[in-house]
Amino acid sequence: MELAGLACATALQKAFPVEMHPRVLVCCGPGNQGGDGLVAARHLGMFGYVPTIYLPKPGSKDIYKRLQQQCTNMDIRTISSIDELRDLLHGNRVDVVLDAIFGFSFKPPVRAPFDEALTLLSGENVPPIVSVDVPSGWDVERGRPEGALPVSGDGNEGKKAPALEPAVLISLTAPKEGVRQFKGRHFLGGRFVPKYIEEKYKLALPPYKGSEQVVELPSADNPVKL
Ligand SMILES: NC(=O)C1=CN([C@@H]2O[C@H](COP(=O)(O)OP(=O)(O)OC[C@H]3O[C@@H](n4cnc5c(N)ncnc54)[C@H](OP(=O)(O)O)[C@@H]3O)[C@@H](O)[C@H]2O)[C@H](O)CC1
Repeated sequence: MELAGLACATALQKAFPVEMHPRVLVCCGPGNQGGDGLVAARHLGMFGYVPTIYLPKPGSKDIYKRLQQQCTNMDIRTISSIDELRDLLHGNRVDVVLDAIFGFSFKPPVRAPFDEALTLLSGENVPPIVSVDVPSGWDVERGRPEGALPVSGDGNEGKKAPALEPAVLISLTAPKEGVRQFKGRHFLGGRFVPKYIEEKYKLALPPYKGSEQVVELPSADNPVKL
């Protein structure tokens, strides 16, 4: 989680330098990806960004609480309500969003409070989004859903929530099948895969330069040479 979170922060920094995008909203889900987001928020604070964490449903694991405490110790502001999220986004008080809500364990229908969060983050005038591993609402194998996602819970029959459309994606360990359709700037991070695992699963990962924590993958937006 520490290296994954550092990779997320590094990819965001490369795509949205702090000089132009100092105020970063880090949206954290209740799973490991949310933990990556908490780690990333801490590193982004160290990089000079002003992070705010949106954490509507803290993870239950002990590691999650320790990561939250580390952010509190750094005086990183945490919000938890949809009204606070709406005020931030509609008040133009955010320059870039890190989407660490759902990764490869997302399974629809969307449960509250994430339905409203996905809707707000898909609205007009939302700053650019950097998604971690799998854009929130996409399926790890099948990718972008056809149309908006169903919302679960009493009284939500017929209600929908959109999957996110990020400008940038940071894949961890290896790009997942479901992100083949992603066309924006695409980074790979999570430099923690031992060679034998790479060979065993024929991952064919690109080399990282020097002590870099991420490598940018060729994309339509940025046909980088590996
Ligand atoms: N090797 C790697 O690729 C690594 C990836 N990492 C990151 O971890 C995530 C996977 O973490 P995981 O905890 O398995 O799952 P997620 O973080 O994607 O989400 C799980 C939580 O989300 C909740 N959930 C799932 N579906 C819904 C829904 N439809 N509505 C609301 N909430 C949903 C679910 O909550 P429960 O209440 O069901 O518990 C889960 O808690 C991976 O993608 C990477 O980002 C590792 O950190 C590093 C290695």
